[in-house]
Amino acid sequence: MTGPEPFGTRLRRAMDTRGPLCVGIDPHASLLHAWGLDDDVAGLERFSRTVVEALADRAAVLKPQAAFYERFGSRGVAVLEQTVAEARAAGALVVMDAKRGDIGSTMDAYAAAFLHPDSPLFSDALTVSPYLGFGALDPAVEAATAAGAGLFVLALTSNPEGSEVQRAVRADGSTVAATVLRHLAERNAGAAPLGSFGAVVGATLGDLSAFDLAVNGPLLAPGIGAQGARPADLPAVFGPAVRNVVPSVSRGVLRHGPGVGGLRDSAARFADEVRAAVA
Ligand SMILES: O=c1ccn([C@@H]2O[C@H](COP(=O)(O)O)[C@@H](O)[C@H]2O)c(=O)[nH]1
Repeated sequence: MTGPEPFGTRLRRAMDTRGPLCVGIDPHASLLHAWGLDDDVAGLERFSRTVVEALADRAAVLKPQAAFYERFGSRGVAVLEQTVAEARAAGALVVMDAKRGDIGSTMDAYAAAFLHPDSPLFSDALTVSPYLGFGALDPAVEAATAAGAGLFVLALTSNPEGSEVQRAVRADGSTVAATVLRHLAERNAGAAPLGSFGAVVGATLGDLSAFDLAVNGPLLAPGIGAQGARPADLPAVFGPAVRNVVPSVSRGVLRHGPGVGGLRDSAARFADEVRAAVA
């Protein structure tokens, strides 16, 4: 049976050739100002185009944060569409960080928005929230599979507040996060070289040996840079699963703009630190 090449396969190849670093595109108002740009749609567009020009031909993954575009309404979303298309055309995989999650029938519409190849917001992968039940994500799983796209499901987020939900213990004694990870392992069973259904697991969380991170899928690890985690922390946090980690940094790189060279140098430094830590 032929079909689009699965996201997990494309991601593994990108990680092997470009290194695993993901750079987030987070156009905070404070960053626009620091770059000498106005906090408006023109500033948003210039910021996004600069990041894409600097990094889309070398980073494995770019991760636009949808919230920073949506705050400008339809014109911001148009910039997001353009950013996704230009980043993909330049060779980066795009993970849309929109953290969608709803009842199945509405999830179907979110999947149409982000995971249908004809959509202007079509992305290589989408971040999703499993807190309406993992099964409610099935429409997104199906759409992603059909399109050769992927999902990153929130499991253990990088923020300290996440633990009250994610480490809560269920009636069967397992934690909520462990349940999410188990569902992912089931979805990725038999996939090679890597499944397309990943987890979001913060790099800030310290030792995670209590969790089975062997989901045969990628682990998107935000929290490096501005939130305090360092690439050198990755082996201690992820253990043997570190091979499947996609470390993610946004402000830590973006604060080195507006020059293309500054962004490239910063991303290269993080990439070198990741390589040294994971080797
Ligand atoms: O657990 C999570 C999930 C997502 N994020 C997102 O990643 C970036 C982090 O930005 P930094 O500037 O590197 O702190 C941001 O878009 C978050 O929404 C996360 O931080 N933690």
